[in-house]
Amino acid sequence: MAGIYIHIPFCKQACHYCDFHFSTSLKYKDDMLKAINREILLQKNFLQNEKIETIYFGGGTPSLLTSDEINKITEQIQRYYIADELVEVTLETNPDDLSSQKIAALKHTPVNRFSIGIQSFFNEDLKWMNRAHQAKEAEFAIKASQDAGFENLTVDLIYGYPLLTKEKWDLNINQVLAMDIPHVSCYSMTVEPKTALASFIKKGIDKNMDDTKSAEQFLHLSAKLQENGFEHYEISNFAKGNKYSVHNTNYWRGVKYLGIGPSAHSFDGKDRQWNIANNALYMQSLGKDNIPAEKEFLSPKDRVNEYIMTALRTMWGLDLNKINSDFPVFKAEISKNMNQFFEKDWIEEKDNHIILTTKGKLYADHIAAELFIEDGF
Ligand SMILES: C[S@@+](CC[C@H](N)C(=O)[O-])C[C@H]1O[C@@H](n2cnc3c(N)ncnc32)[C@H](O)[C@@H]1O
Ligand SMILES: C[S@@+](CC[C@H](N)C(=O)[O-])C[C@H]1O[C@@H](n2cnc3c(N)ncnc32)[C@H](O)[C@@H]1O
Ligand code: SF4
Repeated sequence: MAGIYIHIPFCKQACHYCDFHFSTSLKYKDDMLKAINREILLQKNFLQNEKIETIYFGGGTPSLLTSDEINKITEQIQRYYIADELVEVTLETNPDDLSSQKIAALKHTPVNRFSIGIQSFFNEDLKWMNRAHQAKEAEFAIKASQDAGFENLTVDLIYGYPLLTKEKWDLNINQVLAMDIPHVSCYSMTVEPKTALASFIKKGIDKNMDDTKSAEQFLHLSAKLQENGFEHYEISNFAKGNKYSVHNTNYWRGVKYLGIGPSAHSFDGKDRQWNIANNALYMQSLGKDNIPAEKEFLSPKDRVNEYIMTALRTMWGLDLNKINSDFPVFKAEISKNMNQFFEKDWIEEKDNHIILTTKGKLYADHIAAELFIEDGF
């Protein structure tokens, strides 16, 4: 079993907070797609004939692709990989791209799940973020997708930014609940260096994020979605009726995946690989049949730390049997470091799994960092 991630490195305009890899110049879209299709061929041995279960088109803005361009990519995957029984094919979409015609055309592709970047249902917030869409387009995109039979939807929302009051956050959550969406990803706004948002804060044009407010909004979100039948199955992800993201859940379980496109990363079950985050250099290199990637060798310490970080964030938690069998030398050290968090009531043990309590979810990164095995252990 394995997954393929395709990174589409273009956006119509740059959102002020975003530091993912993308360019706002679409001049090279055709050349980029050529390079992406070439990389799919060149990497055909990376997943060692594992059956492909999921494809995830992320970005950037993959909804800038036409349905023909998407079909060309999936056909290329099916030509060189075992990918005739795809379980989940996700397309990240921006609401302003989802016209009725576009949605109808996407029905003729293998895409069976949309991830719609809503962020907020308030125009003033969208404007502050420099999003290219308006709230009305977001509502239309959700309804029109559902009407066309794309009921396997997920939406992204952001909280914890200065304009977002408690009341507005509650209304955003209500809107999602009213629209019968089975999966939601919610991210606390982070200020990334070199973004427009970071420079506005530095110049005093914008206020910095308020951690206390962000924590309150997170707790409200978690409680309200759970009251309404969602499972809080990963720190940033909620699902109803078992509609977990198969692709992302596989990442967290350590399943192999291949990332295609500039900035995409891959995991072959042992080591990690990162493609260069530069469109021109990526295309140039593939023009010469070279994959512009850097390999990162993962030591047993790196692997156990990664497992701690990802597993702790999920509702299935850290499997102590797995630590015992896969990383026996680290078991005692990890258990010793856990004690302080049992005392604080931030973690609990259920069936030999360590799970974060609601309070613990606020400190997930801190807890993971304290459990990490240090250099030289
Ligand atoms: C990288 S975008 C790609 C998908 C699509 N272009 C979109 O905007 O929805 C995926 C998600 O990352 C999240 N994101 C990006 N930068 C962020 C930041 N600094 N803080 C919080 N969330 C962020 C947004 O919620 C966004 O929906
Ligand atoms: C922030 S998450 C949003 C998840 C989504 N809402 C869902 O549940 O389907 C997705 C983003 O992570 C990044 N991403 C995911 N897998 C990646 C990979 N293998 N290589 C590079 N970036 C990746 C992409 O920028 C993508 O837009
Ligand atoms: S949030 Fe999405 S649309 Fe905005 S710049 Fe980032 S990738 Fe592009």
